[in-house]
Amino acid sequence: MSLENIQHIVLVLSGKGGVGKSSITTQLALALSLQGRSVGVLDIDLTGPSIPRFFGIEGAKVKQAPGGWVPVSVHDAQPAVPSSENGQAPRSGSGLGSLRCMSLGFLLGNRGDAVVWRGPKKTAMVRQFLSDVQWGALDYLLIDTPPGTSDEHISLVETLLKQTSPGQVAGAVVVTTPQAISIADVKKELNFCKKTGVTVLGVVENMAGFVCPSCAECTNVFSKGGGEVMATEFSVPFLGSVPIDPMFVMLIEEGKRPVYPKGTAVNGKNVEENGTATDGNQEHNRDEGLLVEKYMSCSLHPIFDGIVRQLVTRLEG
Ligand SMILES: Nc1ncnc2c1ncn2[C@@H]1O[C@H](COP(=O)(O)OP(=O)(O)OP(=O)(O)O)[C@@H](O)[C@H]1O
Ligand code: SF4
Repeated sequence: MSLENIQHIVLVLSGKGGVGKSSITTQLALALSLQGRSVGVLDIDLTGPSIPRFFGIEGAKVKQAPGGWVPVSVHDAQPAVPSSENGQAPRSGSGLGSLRCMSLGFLLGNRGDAVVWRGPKKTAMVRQFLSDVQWGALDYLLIDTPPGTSDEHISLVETLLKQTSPGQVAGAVVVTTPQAISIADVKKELNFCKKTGVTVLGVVENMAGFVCPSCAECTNVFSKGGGEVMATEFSVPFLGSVPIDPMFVMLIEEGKRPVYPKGTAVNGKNVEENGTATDGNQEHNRDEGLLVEKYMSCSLHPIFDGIVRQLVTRLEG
């Protein structure tokens, strides 16, 4: 069975579309990979599969093997790199874990192909995605779900629980934004988890403030802290607050290294004339290198790293 060698399956949920669920999924996957874990991302947001674009692998072809679909590799596992060898900050002691992805997006002709399937066809496709992807051994599988709490979601959770051993589905990370409407929708999502018996691993509040591209000052545009208040109300962990960062949009939408203003220090590297971060003797080209290295140069990286550390501590003890 395709899920049997996966240690921890984590659902990423949101009550409402557009709150950044897919972006958070990709960043959590990169952060887990940087902490040496082998990671799979399953994108079953059939109405708008955006994960391949966020990983910069849109257009990749999925291969069929005798046992099912072979997921697309974002990057392979790599051993730890001491900082003296490449001039960069050392990766975690355990190196870089492999990162694979499967998405309906790979099976669609082009980005604009809307998926207008109705209930039974969608449910059948989700079942196939859960049973027919040859993930191999993984530490984590993150599942990016469609927004909401419809019958489709109940059917998804039921199918998942049927196909896995007890405890394999670790729980759900619930993404919200500070606006009242999104928080109200997330309350529904928390009740949905209670009803379906899925543990809530925690709440992430996205787009809580705005990081100025000129001075990196973060201004709380909306009332910050709603996600934390809600998490306390429901007695679930609050995992962290992620501001809106225009650099992040560039990174995630174009897969490009963010350009920082001259004089800023980004992860200990100085930003020079052309806006790219350098380590003093080696310039990192904007489009070169692993996605994970681009990710590390984004100001939001420490936040996702912190969220993942909390999850890992909880799930791995
Ligand atoms: N913290 C952030 N800072 C800046 N931009 C962000 C942030 N989070 C998300 N975005 C941007 O917001 C847009 C919507 O994000 P995303 O697609 O992740 O939302 P979603 O909840 O998965 O939406 P849907 O449910 O429709 O799939 C994307 O363009 C993404 O780049
Ligand atoms: S945050 Fe700083 S740089 Fe940005 S607009 Fe305000 S004062 Fe100017």
